Amino acid sequence: MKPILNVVAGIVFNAHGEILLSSRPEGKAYAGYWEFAGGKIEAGETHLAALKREFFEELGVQIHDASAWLSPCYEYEHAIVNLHFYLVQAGQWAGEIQAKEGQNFTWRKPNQVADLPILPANYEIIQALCDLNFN
Ligand SMILES: Nc1nc2c([nH]c(=O)n2[C@H]2C[C@H](O)[C@@H](COP(=O)(O)OP(=O)(O)OP(=O)(O)O)O2)c(=O)[nH]1
Repeated sequence: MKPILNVVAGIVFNAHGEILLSSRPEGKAYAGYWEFAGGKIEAGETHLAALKREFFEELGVQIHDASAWLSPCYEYEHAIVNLHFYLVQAGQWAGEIQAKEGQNFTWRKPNQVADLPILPANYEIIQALCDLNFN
């Protein structure tokens, strides 16, 4: 049976309305694909605590606050993943971004990611972000 993963990911905005994407490090499933920073929620951890921990571990960024957004479930070859996406507005985080795990990162408008390989579960998230910008 496939493992079930509970994952939190943060959609961080800057003051220009761009979102932060990072590439998945070598050695992980879908290495080199672009995702929102985040990771598995540990036992007993709240979503916000997991988000804060993952952002600090991966990017050296401090998340002060975030709002729960979409929570899709996606079945991959390697696992069934319950994803919890949080929106993090420009005033809700601080710090200089450092790629602590050797990953790349980029800031993009949600409608400017067509050239990047992104995780399959994230297509609907990017689409929903594009729709947000037009409503
Ligand atoms: N972080 C993140 N994971 C995502 C996104 N979209 C998506 O489908 N996933 C999936 C890919 C993985 O199967 C799972 C995250 O697990 P992971 O193995 O990267 O988590 P982790 O950073 O805690 O990794 P680990 O080193 O502790 O194993 O969620 C996303 O935008 N961000």
